[in-house]
Amino acid sequence: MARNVLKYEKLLAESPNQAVVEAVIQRPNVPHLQTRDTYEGLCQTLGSQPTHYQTPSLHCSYETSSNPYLLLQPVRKEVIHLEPYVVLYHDFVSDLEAQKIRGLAEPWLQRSVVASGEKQLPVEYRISKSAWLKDTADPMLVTLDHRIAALTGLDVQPPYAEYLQVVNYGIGGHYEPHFDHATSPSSPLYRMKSGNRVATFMIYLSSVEAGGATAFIYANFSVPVVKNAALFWWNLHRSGEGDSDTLHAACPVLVGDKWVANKWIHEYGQEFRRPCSSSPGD
Ligand SMILES: O=C(O)CCC(=O)C(=O)O
Ligand SMILES: [Fe+2]
Repeated sequence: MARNVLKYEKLLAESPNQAVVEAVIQRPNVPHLQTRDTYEGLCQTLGSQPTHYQTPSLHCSYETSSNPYLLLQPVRKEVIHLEPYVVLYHDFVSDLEAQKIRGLAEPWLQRSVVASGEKQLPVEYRISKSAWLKDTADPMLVTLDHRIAALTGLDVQPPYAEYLQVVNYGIGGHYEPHFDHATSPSSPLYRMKSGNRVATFMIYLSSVEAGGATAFIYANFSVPVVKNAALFWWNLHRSGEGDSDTLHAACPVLVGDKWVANKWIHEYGQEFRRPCSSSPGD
């Protein structure tokens, strides 16, 4: 970082006019992204929840879910948004746990891919490295699963949830607006034969100095990176239909590096935990 600052200060001093010309921001030429303006707007703030103070249903509480583990050690829950329902669980992991998960993943990190038809491909709109961690990699991951299950009330044993995906974004790393659930029946997500991704449980394993917020485009809010906290949301309505309001993005990291871990929970196994409903609004 310090070396970069020196380099650019020197460049500016040598030819100030040229540096200004080069600094004109070029927007990526992506006509398919009608959501670009909202995405960029949400990413230019340190997390933005404009009308929150007016909404009493958005509150903080100690979550126990009547679960013995949580009764002994409740987790601080912040309801961020109602439709779609998005909550932030503060201090879901400890510094040591976050560090350990990053360390377990590090040797296995590879360029992230996305599902494209039946294939998995690296794409410009997702720039990061990621690795999948099986529970057998460390007993701590089993404890983590128990904690996720206790908080969400969902079954997170394979094949009802995927392995933990650890993601590392460097400077400029991002994931442009997307859905976590499959929007086509040919998606490789269905290979597990446990339905679509009903919910996302995403843990922030680091802080970041600037950028990197998680932006919900249609819902028009963004969540700043809160180290050790976990963000949870439902991707599907109770009818099983994808909730289009969950379109979200990982804003570009401006300074620092960002680590998250995704636990994607699938529909099957949750039939009695999140019963279905035919009402489209649920
Ligand atoms: O890193 C984030 O803030 C969001 C990541 C995400 O949406 C994903 O990995 O699917
Ligand atoms: Fe996502």
